Amino acid sequence: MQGIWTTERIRAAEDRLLAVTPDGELMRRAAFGLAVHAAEMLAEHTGSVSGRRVTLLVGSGNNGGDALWAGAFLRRRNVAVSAILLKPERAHGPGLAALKRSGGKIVSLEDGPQWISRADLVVDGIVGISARGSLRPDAAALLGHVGSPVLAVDLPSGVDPDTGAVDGPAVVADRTVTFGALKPVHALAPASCGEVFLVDIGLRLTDPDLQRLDTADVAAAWPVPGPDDDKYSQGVVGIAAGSATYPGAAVLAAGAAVRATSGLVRYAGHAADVVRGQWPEIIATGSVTDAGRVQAWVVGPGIGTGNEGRDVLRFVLGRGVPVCADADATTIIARSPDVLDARDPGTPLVLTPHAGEFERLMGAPPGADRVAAARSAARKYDAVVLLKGHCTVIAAPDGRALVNTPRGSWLATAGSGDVLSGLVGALLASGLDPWLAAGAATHVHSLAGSLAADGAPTSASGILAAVPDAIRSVRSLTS
Ligand SMILES: NC(=O)C1=CN([C@@H]2O[C@H](COP(=O)(O)OP(=O)(O)OC[C@H]3O[C@@H](n4cnc5c(N)ncnc54)[C@H](O)[C@@H]3O)[C@@H](O)[C@H]2O)[C@H](O)CC1
Ligand SMILES: [K+]
Repeated sequence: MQGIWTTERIRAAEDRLLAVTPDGELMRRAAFGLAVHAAEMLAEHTGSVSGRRVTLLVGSGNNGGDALWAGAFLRRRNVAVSAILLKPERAHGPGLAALKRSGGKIVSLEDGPQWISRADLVVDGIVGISARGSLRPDAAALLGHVGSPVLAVDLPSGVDPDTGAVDGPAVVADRTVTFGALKPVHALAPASCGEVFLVDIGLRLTDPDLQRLDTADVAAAWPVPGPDDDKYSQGVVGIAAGSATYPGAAVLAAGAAVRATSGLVRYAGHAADVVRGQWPEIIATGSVTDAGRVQAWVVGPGIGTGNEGRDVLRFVLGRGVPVCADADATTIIARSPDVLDARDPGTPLVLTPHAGEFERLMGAPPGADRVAAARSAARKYDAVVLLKGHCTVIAAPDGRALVNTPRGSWLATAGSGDVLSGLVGALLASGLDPWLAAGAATHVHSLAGSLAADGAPTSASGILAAVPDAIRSVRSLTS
């Protein structure tokens, strides 16, 4: 699990560490790590380091200080370093003095554009964890002249450090070098950060505000049959989905459950014949009332939001096993929350809303802080809430929150959510903690999407077909 901390927690930890560290030492540690990455990027993009040109965009705080010190270190590699000071009177004093001593060049804001356009690398030291809002006009104006790779100091300037929200001009980096600990922006705004690297400067933090699963976490979570297992022992999942007119959602959700584990999958609904035809290994019946015992239910995709759908949902909620309520089930719960009264107390519930379904559940869209939004819904419904989006956030009623950093946007295709719900259900049936089940399913779903796409648009069927390869990839000890 990777820990992620808010800027408030990180600043407090930095202050504690600063109190016991020689003045400027932390910044020099950070800046040296930054300089190493800058040299690596120069070598990667131009084939050399010495004699290359780096232009620093320097803000008025310590973020700019990091950039200035890194420029001074790069001068040791004979890199031509120029610094554009956005607020010359407020630039970091010791960093500026270090750059000047090393032979770095200070250029005016007016001359900035030409130094940016001719650079082999631009270093974004405009603003870091003290950022408020999008870039100010003077900084934003410079970005139009960038023609080289961009290295962001700590985080890409103009992106909200705690939510990853971008609501105006902001830096788009090829690489971000952060210090001490990951901030939410690094998991929530992958398109702005590029590849993220962490430089340890000695910060020690516990109780992360946010977490991200490692591949190893997902591999450990994924059920694999052992010598004493049979089709029941790994958990039987029931899929209550689809209708005679819309069997597709049922085929996708049930197929995902079949592909996710070796446990038995039961299907219940009006698409039984189609599902049976597609997945002969499934035990399919026409109604949930005669579906037999399961260890978890998936309910919702394609069941409709009318009385019958509500009755199916109420029945499933009353079975006393974990439930993943997806798609139409989410809408039914939003419209008739009393349906949750059927829920056996303590029965784990996973809700999987996209932004529109979230708005139905909560009466307002998720907004910029999607982690806070998911947490509020989790508390309100006493459920794990898997808030789908470019970066899916999974919040538990006890406040735990996971972020899944996506691999591109290939999952934005019809039926993709049906596949995800089947994966969640299969992991719930295996007895996994519902929050972890939702996180691991999202991780594999995202990986399957990128494997299926492989650079070209894919479909829910393609994602479904790629699930086994995604699981193999997660579980392979060599990758
Ligand atoms: N504490 C340390 O020794 C270490 C700090 N590190 C680096 O420090 C920054 C945080 O520095 P701080 O001085 O708190 O503020 P910033 O540099 O992030 O911001 C400075 C300044 O920027 C202006 N500003 C705010 N929002 C915007 C905006 N949207 N556009 C333009 N300018 C903006 C505002 O005036 C701020 O005061 C941290 O990120 C690290 O890079 C290192 O981690 C090493 C240890
Ligand atoms: K920055």
